[in-house]
Amino acid sequence: MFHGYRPALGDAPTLVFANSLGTDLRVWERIVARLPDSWGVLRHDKRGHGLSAARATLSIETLADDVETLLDQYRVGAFAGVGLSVGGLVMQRLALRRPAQMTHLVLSDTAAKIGTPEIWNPRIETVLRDGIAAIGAAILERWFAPAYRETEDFALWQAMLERTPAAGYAQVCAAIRDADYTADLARIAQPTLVLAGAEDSSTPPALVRAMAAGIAGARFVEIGAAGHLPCVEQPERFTAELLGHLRG
Ligand SMILES: O=C(O)CCC(=O)CC(=O)O
Repeated sequence: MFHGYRPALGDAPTLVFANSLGTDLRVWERIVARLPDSWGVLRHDKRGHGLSAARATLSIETLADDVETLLDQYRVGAFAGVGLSVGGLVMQRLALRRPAQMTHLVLSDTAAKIGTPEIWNPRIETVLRDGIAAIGAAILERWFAPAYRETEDFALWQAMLERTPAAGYAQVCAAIRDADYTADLARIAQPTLVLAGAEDSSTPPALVRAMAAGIAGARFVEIGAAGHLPCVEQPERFTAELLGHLRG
């Protein structure tokens, strides 16, 4: 599995990131660039995305297994989990699987249950039949606020999305469709920051806020002028919230 690891220096924190559907580890580039150099960072391309090959069976649980394998491979100690959308589902699992090791949780533009079979099944069918580019424009409208779609930057993320292998994308759609962690939210005990792009129409702020309400003590913050990927559109604000959460 393709990944990147930078160990923390001394007792600086380590951040473990998990990406969204149709993105790879570069979605965190603008956040990592703003972190103190001493902080540890573990990022990866989930299965079927970026440079990571798909696997025969895939679920949110197996995606969480992959992160645990990396944590153990590098003997990572305490870490903060940062998950975006489907990556947020993965981090909700890790919060419960590694309660002592995960010190803080940051969930961006995600929920305990994302979408319904009525949304996911036609999307899977279309992508497998026609490729991602066939629905690329609709996805990108949900990802980015209108002003950002006029910038040169926009083409970079379009390329990332449309280069995602259709089979890998479809597998992750099915994994999201089959996950519902609503009943587990109350068991999350880490201090939790929940971020939502104000213009996100993939996981709208009301849905993200409802998840936050289920996690004891979670702080909900809406980020203006951002859609589904505030880490791309508003990296300064995203990083400021992240640093504030970790530094208490
Ligand atoms: O981004 C994700 O991980 C899943 C939510 C989604 O459907 C994003 C999109 O609208 O393509």
